[in-house]
Amino acid sequence: MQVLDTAARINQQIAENPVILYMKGTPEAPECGFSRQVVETLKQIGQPYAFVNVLAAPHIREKLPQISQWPTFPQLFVKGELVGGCDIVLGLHSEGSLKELLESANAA
Ligand SMILES: N[C@@H](CCC(=O)N[C@@H](CS)C(=O)NCC(=O)O)C(=O)O
Repeated sequence: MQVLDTAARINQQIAENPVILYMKGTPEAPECGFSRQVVETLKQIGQPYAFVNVLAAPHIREKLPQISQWPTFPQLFVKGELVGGCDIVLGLHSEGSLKELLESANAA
C-alpha cells in the first residue's frame, strides 16, 4: 500500500512543518531554475523552512500533485496550506507579503 503510505507521509510533513518547500534538489544545490528562484527568495527573507527533494523521493513527486491539486514543483506550503509555486511565491515577495506570512507561520 505504497500510495496510502506516501499520502500519509506527505500529510504528516505538511502538518509538522509550518513552512515546507517541495522542490527539485536541495536549497544548497537546486536542480531546477524554478526551485532555485524560490530558494533564493526564501534566503533573502531569512526565515527557516523544511524542504523535500522530490527528485530523491519519486513517490512524493508522483503523489503530491494529486493531494495539492498543483501539477508542478516547487510547491510551498505554509501552515498546512499550499501557497503556490515559483510564480506565486515571487509575486508575493515582490508585493511585500511573503516575509510577514513566513514570520507569522514560524512564530505561531
Ligand atoms: N510556473 C511554474 C513553473 C514550475 C514548473 O513548470 N515546474 C516543472 C518543471 S521543474 C515541473 O515541476 N514539472 C513536473 C515534474 O517535473 O514533476 C511555477 O510557478 O512554479
